[in-house]
Amino acid sequence: MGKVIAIFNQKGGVGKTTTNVNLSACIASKGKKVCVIDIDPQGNTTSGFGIDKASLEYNIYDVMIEDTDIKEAIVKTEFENIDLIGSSNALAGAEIELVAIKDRETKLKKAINSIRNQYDYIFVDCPPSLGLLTINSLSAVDSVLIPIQCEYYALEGVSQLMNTIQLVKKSLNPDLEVQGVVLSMFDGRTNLSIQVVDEVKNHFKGKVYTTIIPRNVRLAEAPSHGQPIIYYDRKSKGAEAYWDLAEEFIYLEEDVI
Ligand SMILES: Nc1ncnc2c1ncn2[C@@H]1O[C@H](COP(=O)(O)OP(=O)(O)OP(=O)(O)O)[C@@H](O)[C@H]1O
Ligand SMILES: [Mg+2]
Repeated sequence: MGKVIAIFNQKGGVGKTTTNVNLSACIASKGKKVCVIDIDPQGNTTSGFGIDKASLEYNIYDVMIEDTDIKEAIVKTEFENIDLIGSSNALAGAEIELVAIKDRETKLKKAINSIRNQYDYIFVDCPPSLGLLTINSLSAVDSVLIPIQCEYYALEGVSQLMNTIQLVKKSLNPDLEVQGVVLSMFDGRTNLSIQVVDEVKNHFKGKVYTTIIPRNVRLAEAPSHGQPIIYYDRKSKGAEAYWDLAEEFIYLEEDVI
């Protein structure tokens, strides 16, 4: 049975999609079978893997709103061990359409459960909001991986984020856990970045990964080439960091006695 993990922070632009694309690619390259699901209407995870969302026959919107079998929406990426279920522009309207649907909070959960046994890990990239798409994601997953950007307002919104996780735990998904916190876009030249690392570590205690993702221009370039960083520039600092993060992730997941 695969583990299902949401990459979530309702704050925009903190590195959710970059972490989703690159961590999943590194984990897959280490031999794990991975599926990535893009429930963000922006579709950045979909394009980050070089897939044009307009070219997809079926996508996650069809699965959640039209009851298309999720297996029909799985596409192979050109990268080792990674399948993808893509986003659609139509997802922007799904927040409203879901309101009228029975079991509106658990549409994604039912679908994902039917493919769990095909993968070691399934990662869900969330939109920067607390709407029904995000609630569906938090209901469907085993754990939440939270990227936090090393900037001044890093912890702003974190209490709201944790409240949302608690609410979902109480009502829809009692076993939901925090997988870990990833510090992203670290700039070692600034005291601010260093300060934020301390603050976040204090706040989340043992949940913060030792590996910190640096600000690295190659990470920002890779999506426009439709490639995860380990394929775009294997030797970049960004690739090294996500490779280390994948190692740490798998170690904590699998090797702890
Ligand atoms: N470590 C990094 N170094 C340099 N640029 C980065 C890094 N991480 C992310 N970026 C860039 O910052 C921007 C925001 O990152 P990303 O899209 O991953 O955030 P997000 O949380 O998914 O955003 P949204 O909330 O809009 O979905 C993107 O342009 C991305 O390329
Ligand atoms: Mg994103």
